[in-house]
Amino acid sequence: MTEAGFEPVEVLAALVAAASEAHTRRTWVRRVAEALARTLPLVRLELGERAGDTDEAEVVSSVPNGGAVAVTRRRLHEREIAALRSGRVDESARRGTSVRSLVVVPLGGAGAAMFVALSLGPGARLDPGFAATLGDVLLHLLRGQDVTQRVAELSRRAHVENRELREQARHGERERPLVAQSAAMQEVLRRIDAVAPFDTTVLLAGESGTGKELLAQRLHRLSARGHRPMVAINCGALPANLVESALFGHEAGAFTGATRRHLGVFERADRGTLFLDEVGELPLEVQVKLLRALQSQEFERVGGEERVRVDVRVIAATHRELEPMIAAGTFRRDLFFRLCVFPIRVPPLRERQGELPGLTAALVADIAARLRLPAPAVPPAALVRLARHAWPGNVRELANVLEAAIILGRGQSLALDAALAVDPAPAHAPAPVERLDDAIRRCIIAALRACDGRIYGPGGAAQALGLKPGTLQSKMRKLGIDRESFVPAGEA
Ligand SMILES: Nc1ncnc2c1ncn2[C@@H]1O[C@H](COP(=O)(O)OP(=O)(O)OP(=O)(O)O)[C@@H](O)[C@H]1O
Repeated sequence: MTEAGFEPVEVLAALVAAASEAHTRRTWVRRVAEALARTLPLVRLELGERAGDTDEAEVVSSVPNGGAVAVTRRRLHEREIAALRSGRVDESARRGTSVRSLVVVPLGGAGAAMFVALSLGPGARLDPGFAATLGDVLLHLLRGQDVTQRVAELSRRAHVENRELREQARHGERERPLVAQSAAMQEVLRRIDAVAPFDTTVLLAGESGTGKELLAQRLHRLSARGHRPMVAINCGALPANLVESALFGHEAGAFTGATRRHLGVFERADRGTLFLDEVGELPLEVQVKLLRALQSQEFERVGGEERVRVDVRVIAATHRELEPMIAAGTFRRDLFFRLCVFPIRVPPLRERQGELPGLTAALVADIAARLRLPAPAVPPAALVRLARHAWPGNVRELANVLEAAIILGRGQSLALDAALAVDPAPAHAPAPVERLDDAIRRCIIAALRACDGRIYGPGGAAQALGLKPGTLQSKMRKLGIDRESFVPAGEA
């Protein structure tokens, strides 16, 4: 019996009912706190787990009646350490005073690592015998919660994975052939194949349409995760306020219109691969959250309080150069280093000497099969015509032109002239006008990169640009360019 006159059986029954269906520790603590608060003057409940032999603990705490649930790491009080060492409830301090009392209940015998700390309102006390029974029941419920959590986690993973694999089977019935005949692309394939078996993060950098996504698919397929899903997200395709939810998911009610829980790409790619396309387009505030998720493989859904743990291998891609963005303050340096563990530069089509004939033949066969048309021959004159084109849109542009040429030639011939006549990006289009500040920024960045970030003296960036060092520095300040970004690692 508690001294404040509560019925132990009532307390324990409320506890069992509340805790039995909690799927996570946070929910468990909140429900237990609410159940106890119905029969005890509970001000706060903490569930702590001592970290090894240290005097620190991971603590989940809850203030009942709608208060917040928090997860923190804090130092243990002497009383808590003593209770854990002895395995006995500590409720001696502040007995009979009018201030709050704290009851420490170790979960398990002497040397236990887990404990529950109950802050009770003024004057309230727990009978130590009852508190010990409470500890036994809580330990029992906690073990049950571990099993419930594990089962819920496994069934969630199996469900998500099935869905992703079904989706992939639907979309990827026919795998696109990857042509890599030039020396430059052979080198790319060598790097892809070398890194594939490891969980190392890969950054694919190259102009739009160079085949980064196709290479990511090959990397995933050759990895130990190849039989699991690869989930792709284009970080530039969504408005800033939706990117976070697309990455991490959201809970029902997280914002207007969020009627159901939605899983983000991190969860959908669990135990598979996450392809972050156009990662340079991520808004700064989301970059911080992405960095944290990559570091810990843990995150919270938008509007949720539960930490979700995943196991994903990340491949990122960008058509933008990230280093100048770091210098301009629009891309976080720490995120860059997290992503750029194994960089692979994918060359533009104009640098792939000798690739055009093989690529054209493979694309013509592939596109004709998709259109259910006969594959037309590619005469030498057509190859000469294609070689004259600059292909600013790279392989994607080539594939588009060939698709139009096959359709216009009805599968009988390659109507290249007709297809190229409507090409919206002709080879000799006038260069787009650039803002003066952008041109200056480009020149300064090129000079700093060539001079390893050195401004002064012979061989410094100021001399290379024909400017006084002071003038260069003031321009850099104005444009937000950071010299340090160009200093090789270890020399900064
Ligand atoms: N080496 C290649 N062999 C065959 N097809 C290719 C090759 N590279 C790219 N393609 C084709 O070109 C198109 C564009 O490729 P992909 O989407 O992989 O490029 P990307 O670099 O990811 O483009 P973006 O940066 O715009 O997302 C796709 O249809 C792809 O199948």
